[in-house]
Amino acid sequence: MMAGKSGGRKVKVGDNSDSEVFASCSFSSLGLHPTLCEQLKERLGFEVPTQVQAKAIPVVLSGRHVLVNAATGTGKTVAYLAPIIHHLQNLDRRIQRSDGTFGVSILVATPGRLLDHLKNTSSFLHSKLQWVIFDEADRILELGYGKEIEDILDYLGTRQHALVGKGNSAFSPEVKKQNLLLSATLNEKVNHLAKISLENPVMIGLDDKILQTLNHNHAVSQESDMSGRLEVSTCVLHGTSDEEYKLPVQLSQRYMKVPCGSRLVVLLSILKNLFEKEASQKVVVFFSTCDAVDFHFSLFSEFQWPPVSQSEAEVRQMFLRCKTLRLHGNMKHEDRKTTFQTFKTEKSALLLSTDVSARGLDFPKVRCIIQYDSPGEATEYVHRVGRTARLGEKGDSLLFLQPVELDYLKDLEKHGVMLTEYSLLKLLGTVPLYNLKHQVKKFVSVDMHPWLLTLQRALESYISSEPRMKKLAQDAFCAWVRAYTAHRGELKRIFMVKKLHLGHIAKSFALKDQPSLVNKSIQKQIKKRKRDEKQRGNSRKKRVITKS
Ligand SMILES: Nc1ncnc2c1ncn2[C@@H]1O[C@H](COP(=O)(O)OP(=O)(O)OP(=O)(O)O)[C@@H](O)[C@H]1O
Repeated sequence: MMAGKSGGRKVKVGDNSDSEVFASCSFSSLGLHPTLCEQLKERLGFEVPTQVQAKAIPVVLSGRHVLVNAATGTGKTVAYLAPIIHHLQNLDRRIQRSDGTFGVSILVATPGRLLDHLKNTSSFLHSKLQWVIFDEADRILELGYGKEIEDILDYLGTRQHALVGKGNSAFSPEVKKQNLLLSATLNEKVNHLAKISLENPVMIGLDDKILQTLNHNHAVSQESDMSGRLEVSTCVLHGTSDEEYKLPVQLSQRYMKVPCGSRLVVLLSILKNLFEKEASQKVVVFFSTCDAVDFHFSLFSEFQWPPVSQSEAEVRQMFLRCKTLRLHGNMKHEDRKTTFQTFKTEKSALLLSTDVSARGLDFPKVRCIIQYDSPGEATEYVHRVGRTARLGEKGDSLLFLQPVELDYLKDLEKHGVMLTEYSLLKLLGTVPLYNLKHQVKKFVSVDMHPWLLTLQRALESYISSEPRMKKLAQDAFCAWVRAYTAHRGELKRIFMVKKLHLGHIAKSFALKDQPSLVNKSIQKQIKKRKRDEKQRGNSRKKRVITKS
């Protein structure tokens, strides 16, 4: 749950964006042990706490249950980890094996694995467990771990109704337990988890709007103190259906309306333009499937320009002249680690990734996030864009939408996420790359733009001449269609594969022809078999009737 967090970076304190993120106090004024403050400064380069740390650390130190709702990249990890390390350092007696989890001071676990150990590992002693932290709480619940979480709370004796005696026998009432819940997004499921796991929590980071709603809907006693913390009883959490998504204020969010068949050429043009305008920068592009990442990675790493050299003097070069990396769940652990480290330390690179990078991963200085394939749930959108504009830095995000998908913007708006349009024609009008300006003025349709047509033709002939690339493109095409049909609930209405032209999708993988969809052919086979069986059945019936 805390995987992928990096060490900090030296940050200059004092300019405008910093004042949004950093507090004006010191770590030691929050009550942390001087040695720990020194370590934060010397080892991690943390000079002062962030706002969320300044608010959360004293409350976590006090032992109260806490719900933290703060934007991505605001330092939530240290907000809970520093006070816990402070307490662990202050333990005055040497920890014995028999103390159980204090042998393992901090255990990082996924819900399924933890529950398995709680049920089956007799040597896993947890009666002295003091803190339970749900980082990325919304994600845990979205992944369908709600039942496991409830069981875990029961086993650990930290579920609210369990505290009055229903808990597991391992529960030791003399150990005061503290539960902490952190999330960049707040929704019904998180509210439910808060209700069952937090006792009279201190809520940090809920903005005025949601607190007003809470107050309006529920007559509850509320207490506000000098540091802006508010105490709200858990019944309030249960009552709200508002979803509160926290996004960094300095993040610029735009979308681009791109016709399906032009998606690939537009993406390549944007990337080329970005890296030629500013050679040193980091960009992440999100795709919906591992196959799509593999295909685009190979293409971007190998495709050259001009496609054919007209003269000996004309040297072909890589179309994209930036370091390109890929990251997805089907890669070997070692390869993923290498990519992670490389992208973290490089000053300039392009990372192509699935949602494996969308949460929790902390890459410094990412300038731009491009969501080439739409994210699905609005929470996923928030976490993807949260990989940029971290810790008060500037960041841009661009969401690709096909004209038939524009209703997705309304879905985002429902969660208070507003995007402005970035006009594709305007972009194409300003790109200085292609020596086609005189022709461009005559064209108004994106599909007929001479640069896009030229690039599309070049890509298609490259793919058709390279069997390995063609196979990657076909696999990516099939996986893309499968992923598109997997959208759930409301989103199914927006992302309907029926509304799309499969030939145009093929074009977006630089395929001249639409590959046959395995599923489709299987479905056809099934239909045919049923038809045949029905016909056979009918003719048997007929025979029986004739005989009788
Ligand atoms: N006080 C601080 N001073 C300087 N850097 C800090 C400080 N606190 C945290 N950081 C750094 O800020 C970055 C973001 O922190 P962190 O990953 O904890 O944010 P987060 O709110 O948990 O983000 P997400 O919700 O995306 O997981 C990390 O690189 C971290 O090392």
